Amino acid sequence: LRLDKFERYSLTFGPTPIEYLPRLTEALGGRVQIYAKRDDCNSGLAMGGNKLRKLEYIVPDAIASNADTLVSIGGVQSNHTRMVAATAAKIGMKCVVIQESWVPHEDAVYDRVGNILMTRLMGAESRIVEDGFDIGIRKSWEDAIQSVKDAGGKPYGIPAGASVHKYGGLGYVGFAEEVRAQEKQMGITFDYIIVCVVTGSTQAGMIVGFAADDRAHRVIGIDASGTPAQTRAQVREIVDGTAELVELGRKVRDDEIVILEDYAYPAYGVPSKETSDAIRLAARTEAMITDPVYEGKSMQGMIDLVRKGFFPDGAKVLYAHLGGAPALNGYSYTYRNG
Ligand SMILES: Cc1ncc(COP(=O)(O)O)c(CNC2(C(=O)O)CC2)c1O
Repeated sequence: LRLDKFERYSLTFGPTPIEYLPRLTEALGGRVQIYAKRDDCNSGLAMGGNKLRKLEYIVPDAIASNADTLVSIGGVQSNHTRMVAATAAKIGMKCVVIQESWVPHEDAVYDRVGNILMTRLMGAESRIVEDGFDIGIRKSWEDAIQSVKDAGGKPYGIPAGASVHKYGGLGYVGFAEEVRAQEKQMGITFDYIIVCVVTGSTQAGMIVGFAADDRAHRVIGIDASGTPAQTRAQVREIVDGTAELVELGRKVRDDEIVILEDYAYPAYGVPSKETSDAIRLAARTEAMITDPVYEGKSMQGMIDLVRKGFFPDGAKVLYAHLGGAPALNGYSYTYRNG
């Protein structure tokens, strides 16, 4: 895959570790071997996460455009806007982020801890607006870009999750290349990759990357948006654009895009009992912390799939941990009893 055509601005420590999870494997019956690739531990920038892999391929374009301000968008406890604020601080640009009201929350401190606290500490201008959840291109974001221009700045717009951006899928094509190299070193092959999907370019990049060795359909997306049709359409669009850029050489078929819709309930950003049970199981067997918005739901999906016999005995399953733990601080009331 021609990833080498694209400039990458280093924001991470390099290849992320893959580790076997023996106690979680055991707790789930021992027939399916569970591993994790720790993209939650990928960087020293503000507790890291999947968006930095994407931003590595977007920053060169931002610098080349002579911008002085990164402008992005997410929910109040967005991991993405925290990572855009971190990137701006690191490359010496200003930052404006729109925090839409994506989640009906019960925690009194929800709008001042975790991600938004760090975003503010890093000097970004964080503007909370009343608009609700939507993964698409938003007027609030377009208005923020215009407001930077009106103030004489030079904005560079990054859409939600850095997904609907021409280079949004490249980072996770790199993830697939990295996994292949690690499989060689480890002498093993993963049969499935589990990934949380919301704005789509994480899974889309993986699908293109793993299409190179016919494993695109083994990338199992667990929807956490609660708007699966919109998420699927966005994944499809990003797969096609990214396949073109890296010269995959063929069209990815619809049946190679696997997104499971059964675990996003009751709504985006709202954990179910099963989500919280999954978070506790991973925490108590492996001290691996997942969050109620994103990774807790992909963990819930993986656990349910193992228990339902979705994976053949002996299968090796790679859980992509994409970050997200900081948002837990906005759910302290939910988890006040552990
Ligand atoms: C920890 C974590 N895990 C998975 C995802 C889903 O990734 P995609 O948006 O690329 O599908 C996010 C995204 N978060 C968004 C955010 O605003 O933080 C883009 C929605 C995430 O933060």
